[in-house]
Amino acid sequence: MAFTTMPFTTMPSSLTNSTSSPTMLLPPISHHNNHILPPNKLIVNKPKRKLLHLTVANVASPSLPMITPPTPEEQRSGTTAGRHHHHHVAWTSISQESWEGELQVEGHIPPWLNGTYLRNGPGMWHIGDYDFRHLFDGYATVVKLRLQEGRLFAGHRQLESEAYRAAKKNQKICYREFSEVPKAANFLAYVGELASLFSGASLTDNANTGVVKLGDGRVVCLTETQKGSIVIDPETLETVGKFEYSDSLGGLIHSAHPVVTDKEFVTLLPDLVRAGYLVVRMEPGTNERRVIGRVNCRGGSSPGWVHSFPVTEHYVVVPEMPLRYCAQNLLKAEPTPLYKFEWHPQSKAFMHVMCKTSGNIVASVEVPLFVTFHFINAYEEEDEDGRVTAIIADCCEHNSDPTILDRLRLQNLRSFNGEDVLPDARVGRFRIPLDGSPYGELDAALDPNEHGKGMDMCSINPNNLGKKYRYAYACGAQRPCNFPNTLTKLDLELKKATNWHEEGAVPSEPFFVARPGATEEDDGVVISIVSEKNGEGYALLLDGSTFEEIARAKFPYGLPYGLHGCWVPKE
Ligand SMILES: CC1=C[C@H](O/C=C(C)\C=C\C2=C(C)CCCC2(C)C)OC1=O
Ligand SMILES: CC(/C=C/C=O)=C\C=C\O
Ligand SMILES: [Fe+2]
Repeated sequence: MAFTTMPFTTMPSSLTNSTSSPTMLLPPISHHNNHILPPNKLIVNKPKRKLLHLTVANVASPSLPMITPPTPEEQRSGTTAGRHHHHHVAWTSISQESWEGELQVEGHIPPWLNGTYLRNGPGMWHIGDYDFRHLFDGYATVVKLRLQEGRLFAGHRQLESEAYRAAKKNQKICYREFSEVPKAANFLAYVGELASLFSGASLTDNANTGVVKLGDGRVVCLTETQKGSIVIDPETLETVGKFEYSDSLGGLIHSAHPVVTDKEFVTLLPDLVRAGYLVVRMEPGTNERRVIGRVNCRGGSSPGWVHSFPVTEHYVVVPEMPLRYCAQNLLKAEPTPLYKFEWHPQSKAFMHVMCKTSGNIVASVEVPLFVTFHFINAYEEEDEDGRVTAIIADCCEHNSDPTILDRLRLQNLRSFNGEDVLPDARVGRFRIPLDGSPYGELDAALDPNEHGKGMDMCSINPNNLGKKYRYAYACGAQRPCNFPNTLTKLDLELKKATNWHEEGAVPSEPFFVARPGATEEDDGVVISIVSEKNGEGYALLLDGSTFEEIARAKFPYGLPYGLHGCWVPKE
């Protein structure tokens, strides 16, 4: 079995010789990891120099490093962009390249929970003195929580993408990020950059969105660009190399959320030239995606954004959102209010259903306008004779208002003043009939007041993927707020939610891990990482059934917000 992983051969000089460069992105601090040792033997990854702008002096356990707080002068001057500590730690760049060590656990980690939770996200939002503008622009920070016989070993590390390495070396953005574009030196350079946009050469490989474990064990960080598929070592978090797709399907972008199981990796490749989507599948142990089928867009000359999509046992559901990729916006040097997208309500919204085995489209219906990043799950609705009558697909739906994208600008996130500015969202439930009728339905699956009319960053019990299910976990809202700030367990049968909230805290995606051998859908734990108002942060474990806290463990310092994770069980 030949894995195609191109190793990054050269280490950037700023990493290999971290004290020599006066124009370093980061203070020249440790980049090496400690081996994990029992707490009494823990070697501390002690910064060689004082960390700038870290206010946290408390530590997770007496054996962990005391992090030196900033001097009053450092606090006052805040000379280094992105690391001022007057905004919430969730939206503050990570302060060091890497750290690892054991965390002291308050509470009880179930003995069956053996494995590693990995979480990816854009944790570094500045380069030199330049501050990025959007949450999604940040360079990827991967966090791990290794749970082992009731103990918790944690760590984080910057992903060594080409984009991150080039930015550090040149002290400027060198690739096109979600909203940031490298500044062309002159007109000729601008023309050259346009050309490289079409070849994909100027697009980022900053894989800051999610992390998945393939059926063959490889762990891959992902984002919207295909070249941003990067293999990491799940134990050390080191960057192993690019995941090179060995097929010749081409294209530059894909869904940031493939559907990954032990048996397959299914994703969508939007076709920006002949508006449509290729539905593709890759088997474990290969790097080759094979086409299942193609969907042509019905509503516009450009495909709708497919950040994610759902599957059922037999079908792939292809959403065609009226928030469409926009070639002109792709070319612009300055971000537009909808970034690389455009809102085309007149182009309508559609849901297409493709048979996984034949590639045939079995339904294509017009649905009410919608805006979603994340589908939660989908399943086949059956009548009493067991015939499939419809597809039910659930998503975190932003009340068909695309302005949520702009709400995620860092300036907005960092300037919470008590005003309730988070746009309302709900669990949008699509019903896609399979009887040939032209329209599908979209309604709230439960009263959005149950979860404070905030809704995103969802997970389910993976054993229920594509099947009828009852529970979902997500972030909801306790208002007033400017960002989802609760963890919520949704009972889609009773149409009730149970909410967890701590004042001022920003919790990341509640990730469900099923107890091996469980028969109840909610028998397991929910993992989240919480960034606190006071700059601190902790890993949190809730009981999947009662939704009560079972354990928490403080990090030595608060971590920035993160996006999506995966579970790597211990072999
Ligand atoms: C999270 C998160 C990250 C993210 O997007 C990151 C990039 C680099 C996206 C780039 C693009 C599009 C969104 C649209 C089309 C072109 C392209 C520039 C590749 O999105 C997220 O949600
Ligand atoms: C954080 C988020 C979307 C993330 C995409 O991957 C949305 C929050 C909205 O309320
Ligand atoms: Fe996402």
